[in-house]
Order: sequence, then C-alpha cells, then structure tokens
Amino acid sequence: MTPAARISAAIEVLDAILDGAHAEKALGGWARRSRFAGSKDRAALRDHVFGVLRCWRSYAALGGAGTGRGLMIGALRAQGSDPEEFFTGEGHAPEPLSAAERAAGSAPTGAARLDLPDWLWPLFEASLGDAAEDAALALRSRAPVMLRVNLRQGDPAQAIAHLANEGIVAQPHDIASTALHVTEGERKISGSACYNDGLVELQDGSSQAAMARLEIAPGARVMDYCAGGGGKVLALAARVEGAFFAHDTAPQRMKDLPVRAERAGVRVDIVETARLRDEGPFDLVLCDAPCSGSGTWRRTPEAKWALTPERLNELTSIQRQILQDAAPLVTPGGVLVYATCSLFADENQATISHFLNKNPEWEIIDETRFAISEAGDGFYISQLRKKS
Ligand SMILES: C[S@@+](CC[C@H](N)C(=O)[O-])C[C@H]1O[C@@H](n2cnc3c(N)ncnc32)[C@H](O)[C@@H]1O
Repeated sequence: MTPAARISAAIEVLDAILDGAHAEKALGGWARRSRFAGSKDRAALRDHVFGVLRCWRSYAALGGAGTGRGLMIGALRAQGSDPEEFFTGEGHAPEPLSAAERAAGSAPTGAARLDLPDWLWPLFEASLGDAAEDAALALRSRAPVMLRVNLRQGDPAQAIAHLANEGIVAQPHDIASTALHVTEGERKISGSACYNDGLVELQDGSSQAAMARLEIAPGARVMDYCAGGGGKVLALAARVEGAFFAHDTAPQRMKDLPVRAERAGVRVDIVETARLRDEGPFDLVLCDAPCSGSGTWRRTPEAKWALTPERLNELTSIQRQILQDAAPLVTPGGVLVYATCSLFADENQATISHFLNKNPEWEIIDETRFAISEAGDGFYISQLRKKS
C-alpha cells in the first residue's frame, strides 16, 4: 500500500472508532476486509491509529474536525507534512481537501494542547504539580518496549546476544538491573525462542524497578493479591527461592499464569478467594490494584478519553477495600505493598492516607513514584508494616 492508501485506511478505522468500535476491533475488522494488506501495512495503520488516539484533541484542532479525515489532516500537520501531498484522490488516496478543510484548523490550546479531557488537567496539576505538563505531554508519545531478563535462565548479556541472533536489538537500561530496552525487531519478540523459552518477559521498566524495591528473604511466602496476568509475581519469583501465590477476584485473568510460570521456570500457586485465610498468612502481600491506568495511557490511549469522574471514584473505593481486605493476610512483621500504574494522588497517596487513618497500627516504610520516562510508565508503590 502507498503511504496515502494507508492514510485512507486510517481514516476508515478512525471513523469506525468514532461510531463506537474499540480500536483493536476496528483494526481487526479492517484487516479481515483487506486481505491484500501485508504485515507492514497493518503495522503502519496501527501506528497511525494509535498515534491519533494519543493526540486526539490536538489533532482535531489542527485538522479542523474530529472526524477520521480531520484527525488525519491534523496528524499530518502536527508532523510538519502537507496533507495535500497525500490527499490527492489518486489511486487509493483520500479525496483532495475541500476549500473549507484547507481553511479549517487552528493551534490547540489549554487541555487540548496537552491532549487531555478538560476535567483531567486539574487532577494532573493537583497530583503532579510542576511535573504535570511533562507527564501529559509524555502520554502523547509511544511507550518503549521493555523486556525483563529472567535471571533464572540467564543474565542480561546472554539475553542481548540471544535476542540479537533472532533479529531483536536490545540494550540494558539502568531503570532496573533486569531491564532491556528493545530498539529494533519489537514485533519479533512474541515468536522468538528467547521469549518462548522464558529467558525474557515483556515488562515495563517502572514495574521492574518497583518490584526490585521489595525485599524478599529466601523461603518467604509471597502473595500477589491482585495477580491478573501475573507479571509482578513472576518478577518476584525469578529473584529468590520462596513460596509464591497468586489470587484475583476475576480468576480467568490468571489463566495464562501457569504457562508463563512454567516458561519462566518458577512455581506460582493459584489461591481461590475462599482459601485465602487457610493459605495465609504471608510475609509479603502485594496489592497491584485496579486503577485508572493513567501512567500507562501511552499504551492504552483509548482509556484516557474513556475515564469518567464516576469511574475514578469507583476505583478509589475498590482500592481502599482491597487494602483493608488484604491487610489481615500479612504475617506479624510482614509487609503490605500497595501499587498502581496511576499518576493520581487520589488513587495513590490518598488511598494510603485513608488506610493509615483507619489502621493507625500500620506505618509507611517506603513510598516511590515513578514518572513516565523513556524506559517506564508512571507507577506508584508504597510499603507498609505494622508498628512493633
Ligand atoms: C492492575 S491489575 C493487576 C496486574 C497484574 N498484577 C500484572 O502485573 O499483570 C488489577 C487486578 O486486580 C483484580 N481485582 C479487582 N478487584 C479485586 C479485588 N477486590 N481483590 C483482588 N483482585 C481484584 C482485577 O481483576 C485485575 O486483574
């Protein structure tokens, strides 16, 4: 496909999203209808669509309309290209710009410049102060592809060499001793032997760094209380011999965990909610709570536009309840860990303050906020221990 034909396809997919389709579904639907497209075309289309999803408001302003066409015109103007070079009407190119389209479009201002819904900007400012604008702007770019080296199977130098043999270029990154930043061949990872044999896992740099902060003594009993796919417990189990457990109120979210654990060469026992008390107590209970995900919106830009104040309130209630429910599972002298990939104080520091107010026998022993960076998403982690 020509670059202009790819833009036509992006317009079609963006219009489907505007009609209510999720981006993945709209992209999948387009791919099924367009058997002529190769993998490079599909990748380029995906890049267009996700690029627009991250920068929806500013591109709509620059393009003069929040339609598929307007957004792609805005995207081209944002990168300094002339839309008229692509909107020629020739072959599969989009129709030429009308006089109205040529005249439309203005520089975005306010929250539109930062590509945030209006109601979220005050929350960014209240949570991040001087760092708020940088965080919002960082969310307009692609996220890095990061790998975690599974130290049970090899070291970073070996992983880099093996990956290179499979056409994947990666460099160590000092965000974490296990972190590799992939700079070429990202799309080959899931099919590579390095990944399928468990030498590397896909894991964001901040998540790796946050897990590295947790002290785990050999033989410790560790519970990942909100395990989901199990990325966090796998990172912990790779570090030290111990007894590792996973729980989630939605057990189907853990369906891939046994396979991932086997691939990594570690053991993780899944615990049903009804058996939590019998299996406990645990030396460390990690609550990687459901959250707005605002620190990861580079990867999931649709969520930035879908979040509502009501949903945020609902999430903070769930987070508070999770900490309250998980605390009794911690052994005397053990550690309760609370983590989110949110940037918002309401989901982070305020949740911890609420817990400490209700449970004054606990205290914070460590609290770290990870800013969005070239190696990691926004992440928050707090460790609590009962006062002795
Ligand atoms: C942020 S995700 C966890 C991601 C996971 N730790 C990882 O690294 O891949 C939060 C998880 O918490 C689960 N969850 C929601 N409410 C819960 C509750 N009350 N108790 C335990 N888990 C809950 C969700 O089903 C979801 O899988």
